[in-house]
Amino acid sequence: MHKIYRSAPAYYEVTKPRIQIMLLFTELCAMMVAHKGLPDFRVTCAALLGLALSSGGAAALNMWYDRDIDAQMERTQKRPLPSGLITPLEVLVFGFLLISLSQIVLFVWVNPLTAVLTLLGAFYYVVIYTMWLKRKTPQNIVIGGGAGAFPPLIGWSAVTGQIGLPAIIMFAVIFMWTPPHFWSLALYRSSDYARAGIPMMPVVHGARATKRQSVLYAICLLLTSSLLYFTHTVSSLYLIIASSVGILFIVFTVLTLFEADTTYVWARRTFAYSLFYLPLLFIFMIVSSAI
Ligand code: HEM
Ligand SMILES: CC(C)=CCC/C(C)=C/CC/C(C)=C/COP(=O)(O)OP(=O)(O)O
Repeated sequence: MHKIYRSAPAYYEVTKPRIQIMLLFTELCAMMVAHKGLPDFRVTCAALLGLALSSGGAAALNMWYDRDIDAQMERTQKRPLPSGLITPLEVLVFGFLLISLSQIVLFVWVNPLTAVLTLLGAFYYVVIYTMWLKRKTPQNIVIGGGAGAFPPLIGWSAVTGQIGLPAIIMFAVIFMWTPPHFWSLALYRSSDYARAGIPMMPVVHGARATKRQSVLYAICLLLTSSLLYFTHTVSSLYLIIASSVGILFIVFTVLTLFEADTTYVWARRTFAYSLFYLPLLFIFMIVSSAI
């Protein structure tokens, strides 16, 4: 018992808590847009808890599988497994336990579709992204990034019992957002990935190709985010905000394209902006769906 208490921060860390906040936030926004306000308190809490348990469990399984490469990268070598704070077996059991608990919560207090979608999201992240694509292809995060786009589908189904078109558009928004989000960071972390032998885009195709593709995804993101307006779920306020922040995202990726490959000032700014862009866009989905 004493050991578990001492290891609690390590268990918390393997759930990738900071990324979870964004996943839960996009789920909550989808629930509020679907309901046009605050949905039933019990369903909201259960859906948030279910996703937190499942994505936390999936992140733990990702940490379990990636413990060899995490030990080789500067950014990840202080994580609980490379540091030896907890054992691989403990993390493996913890991951499966969280995902199982999530299934119970969602089946009992939400609905079967939400439980199945959440399990699919975890499977996508752990098996398709982590175990299959991450070490094989520079398209790893394009295809695998779809895992992180599940929360709006999960939130929408928790409230309505089905997958609506607006939720599919929200899924597509996160899908298009992921490449410029990650590649801007990968540009200035590429030596880390090269050392660990991970075929991230800048390592395999170089900085220029990565930057060019980021611009293309940022343009697709602007177009995808605008689509929500045409589902009559949100007002024109959303269209104005989505276009403004979307154009700004394109500007950031273009400035990154034109900066020298020795300095990554704009790449760092683009990464920071990506973390500001997504919550802002989702907040305006709620605001403009309620007015
Ligand atoms: C395959 C897709 C993705 C990859 C490879 C990826 C990778 C990363 C990396 C390497 C960081 C930096 C962490 C650090 O500096 O230690 C990061 C930060 C972050 N990512 Fe992503 N990400 C992906 C998708 C997502 C998605 C879908 C979300 C949520 C919607 C998300 C939310 C965040 C947040 C909130 C942070 C900042 C918190 C932090 O630095 O720990 N990411 N991401
Ligand atoms: C149930 C459900 C929707 C689960 C989603 C799980 C999840 C945590 C998705 C986010 C995607 C993500 C943060 C990838 C990080 O990639 P990485 O593992 O390559 O990053 P790292 O190098 O920091 O470990």
